[in-house]
Amino acid sequence: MTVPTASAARVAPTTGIRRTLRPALPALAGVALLAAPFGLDAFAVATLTLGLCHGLFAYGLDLSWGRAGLLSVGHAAFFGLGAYAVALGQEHDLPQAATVAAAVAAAVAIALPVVRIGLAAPVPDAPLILLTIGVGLLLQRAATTLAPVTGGTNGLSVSGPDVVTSYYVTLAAVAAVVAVCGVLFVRGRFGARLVAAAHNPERAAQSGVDGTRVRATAFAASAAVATLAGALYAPVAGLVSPQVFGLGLSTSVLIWLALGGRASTVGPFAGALAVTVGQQYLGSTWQGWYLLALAALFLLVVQVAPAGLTAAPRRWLAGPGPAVRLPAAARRDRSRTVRETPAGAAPLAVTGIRKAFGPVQVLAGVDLTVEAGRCVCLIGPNGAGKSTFLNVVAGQLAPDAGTLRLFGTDATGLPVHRRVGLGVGRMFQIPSVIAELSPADNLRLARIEAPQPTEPPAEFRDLVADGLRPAGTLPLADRRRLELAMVLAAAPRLLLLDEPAAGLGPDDARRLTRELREVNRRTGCALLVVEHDMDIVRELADEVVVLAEGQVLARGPLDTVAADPAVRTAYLGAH
Ligand SMILES: Nc1ncnc2c1ncn2[C@@H]1O[C@H](COP(=O)(O)OP(=O)(O)OP(=O)(O)O)[C@@H](O)[C@H]1O
Repeated sequence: MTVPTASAARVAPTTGIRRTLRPALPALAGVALLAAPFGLDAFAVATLTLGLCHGLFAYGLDLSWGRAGLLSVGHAAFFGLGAYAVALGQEHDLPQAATVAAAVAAAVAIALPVVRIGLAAPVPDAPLILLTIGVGLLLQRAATTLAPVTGGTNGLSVSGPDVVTSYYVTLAAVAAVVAVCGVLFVRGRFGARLVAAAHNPERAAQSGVDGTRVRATAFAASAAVATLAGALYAPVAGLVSPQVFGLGLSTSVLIWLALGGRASTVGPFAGALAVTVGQQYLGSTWQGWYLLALAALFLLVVQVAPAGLTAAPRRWLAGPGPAVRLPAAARRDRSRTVRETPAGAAPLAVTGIRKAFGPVQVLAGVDLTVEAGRCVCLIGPNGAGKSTFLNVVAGQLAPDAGTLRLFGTDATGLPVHRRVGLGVGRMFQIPSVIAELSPADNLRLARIEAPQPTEPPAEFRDLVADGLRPAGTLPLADRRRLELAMVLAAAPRLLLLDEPAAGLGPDDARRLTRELREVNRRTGCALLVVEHDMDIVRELADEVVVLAEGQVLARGPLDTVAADPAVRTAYLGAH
């Protein structure tokens, strides 16, 4: 039996009208955009031209905010780079294509370190917001200060296009090409990785995805498109001044995107076009009232339709199923291969692992080996450092000292996704699945990234039957089983589990324990399980390791360690 794909699960209930409209609508929108200037007056065409520039800018921002989940509040920095490149190019009689290409390269060169620094933080949102604001303000200051080159606060004038209609058509064609490239960019395996990394970086990494690289690439692409939009905008505006880098424009583009709808092709263009056209036609008559009405509309949309105004029709077109989906075109990564293990190498061998949080020495020199095919339960009093140790083994925490070998390879400094590539699987205390995706899409992601994907065992197949509800709405026990099925799809050789039965009722806990034992027996995968429940430990453990005060206190069969006076003292002392 093969796993039903998410696309198969959602195509079935789709009606004929949706099937017809889905490919027809983008084509119709393209034709309408290209035909628009031929029936409109010059002012309307100029307004649409400006709206398209803004739309392209919002589309660029969407690659970062909508697709990669990275909020930039200073994206006008990149837009401004493009605009100044054209202005300076004209000023110095340089070939325009070359100056725009140089601006795009500069934008990428700025974007990559900025996003890397942001993503290095445990929670990247705030650092990235501050960094992007900083870059915008810095460039604005530079444009103001370097007056001999940039014209200072007066800026530089840019000669506009002679034929309004032909510039509009050129711009629409560029926007269409960028949109098609963007669709190709996000629809394959890269798109699948982006969806996973944006919605659950932890599970994405545990599925073998290098989330930092994928999100950084999307951010850099986003900066490049914003720069291109700025370059196309300069001749329309006729003047480029330091304001183009400012927070006003950076927040405007966020509003256009939020109104239109994120993570889509149509949303950014629709939001930007609607606000720009409204501004041009109503702004002069309504004056301040227009901005007030726009602010009220924005607040209303945030409350009533947080996914944006195009979200409802887009969802209807897509048919039943979760709003977030893995791209149907994403195929398995065949470049991934199973790493050879040196003969006799233990799945896990750590020596002298130390980890402190500030003044608290949590791990104080842990030595531990887990042999192939063994099930080792790690027990110990509360706060003994068990979860910290598991995080160090998985790669989520870097140890302060000590060495860690996985299957004979020194993995002490390897990131999470590289450890997964060596054969490590991980389950969390709170099941970590990609809540927005269907269970079938979750499993598909795991199989796309697996070097040698395996079919889920029969006991997990009920999970993929329902492709229409997001995995986050499953009961806890099913989310736990889905997480296990995802991990097993990659055929791990060492599975790390942190209190796998936490929160489950006795029946579900027994079922899960049975499944784990069965996995260990059938595949030979070694298990390292942090557990408090002694019934589960008795059922699972070939061997028990007791951790106390950051060190291994005892190891052996459960009854032996339970009778150890030092272990009893450690437990009693902890309560
Ligand atoms: N990120 C962190 N920052 C600061 N302190 C931390 C961090 N993570 C864990 N600790 C501290 O490290 C100590 C060990 O925590 P850990 O969760 O590893 O223990 P544990 O043995 O798993 O406990 P439990 O059985 O209660 O889950 C605790 O005092 C905890 O407060």
